[in-house]
Amino acid sequence: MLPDSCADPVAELQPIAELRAAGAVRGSVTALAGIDLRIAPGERVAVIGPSGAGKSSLVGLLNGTVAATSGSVTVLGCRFTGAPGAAIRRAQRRIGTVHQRFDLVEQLSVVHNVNAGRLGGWPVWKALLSLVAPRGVAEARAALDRVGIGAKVRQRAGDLSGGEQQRVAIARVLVQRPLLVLADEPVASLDPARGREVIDLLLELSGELGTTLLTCLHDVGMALGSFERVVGLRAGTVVFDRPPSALSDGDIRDLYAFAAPVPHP
Ligand SMILES: Nc1ncnc2c1ncn2[C@@H]1O[C@H](COP(=O)(O)OP(=O)(O)OP(=O)(O)O)[C@@H](O)[C@H]1O
Repeated sequence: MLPDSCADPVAELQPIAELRAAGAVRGSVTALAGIDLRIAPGERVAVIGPSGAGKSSLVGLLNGTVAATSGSVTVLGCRFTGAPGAAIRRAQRRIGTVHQRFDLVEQLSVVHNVNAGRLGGWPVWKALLSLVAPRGVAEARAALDRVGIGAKVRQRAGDLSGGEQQRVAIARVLVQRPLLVLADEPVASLDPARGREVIDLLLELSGELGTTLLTCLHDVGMALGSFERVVGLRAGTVVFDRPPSALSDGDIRDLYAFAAPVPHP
């Protein structure tokens, strides 16, 4: 059971994340409702579902950028619901998020972009100094080596290919030394071969570092073929949460059958 406190996060927390009857109303839409989800350390979970099902909102609940409007969200031992901002930020330092559009500052060098992953843990003077003379170059280079683009450390991020930019984004997460990695459609902007490589890399890193991984995917084949647990979201609710071997073609068909967004009462 998670402690209801926001002490420094530790890897062996059981579970890493727990949502209880969690909901999120965004604008006039109920993006998520009554979500119950427990994620254990080291698990690799794929989240699938049609557009608008609430996948990104779920990632937002888990990294603390979307506030639950009902129920509770506890991640890395911090109950986000009602926790002070400083406590949430402490947990967020160990939660790495990879986005579809990479979110790099294209005008800055690769090393600056990777270092952005550590800004939350650095004092302001170090972060500012790093804009002039990059700090932590060795660690950034090691992370870039690990994702296969160590030679690009001084290059302008905007000059890299899409696949390379996503690797920079993953390196940025690595220097955070994350306990939980969230990837929101990380391959949606890439061709199928580059997308496959990025998913393989995320899975490899999670195995190597023992990091928990939750990835939202539009590619159902990739989710069923590579992850040991698949959560199906539809109209803001969990429709199934099972290993791929326990999912039928009918389950997948039903998940993607037309669903209108749920208006907020
Ligand atoms: N910032 C926001 N303001 C208002 N409504 C929002 C906001 N973000 C998401 N929504 C709505 O919440 C619902 C769930 O959106 P969400 O982006 O979580 O779904 P998704 O499954 O990630 O979709 P996609 O696969 O298209 O990215 C949608 O109806 C969306 O329009």
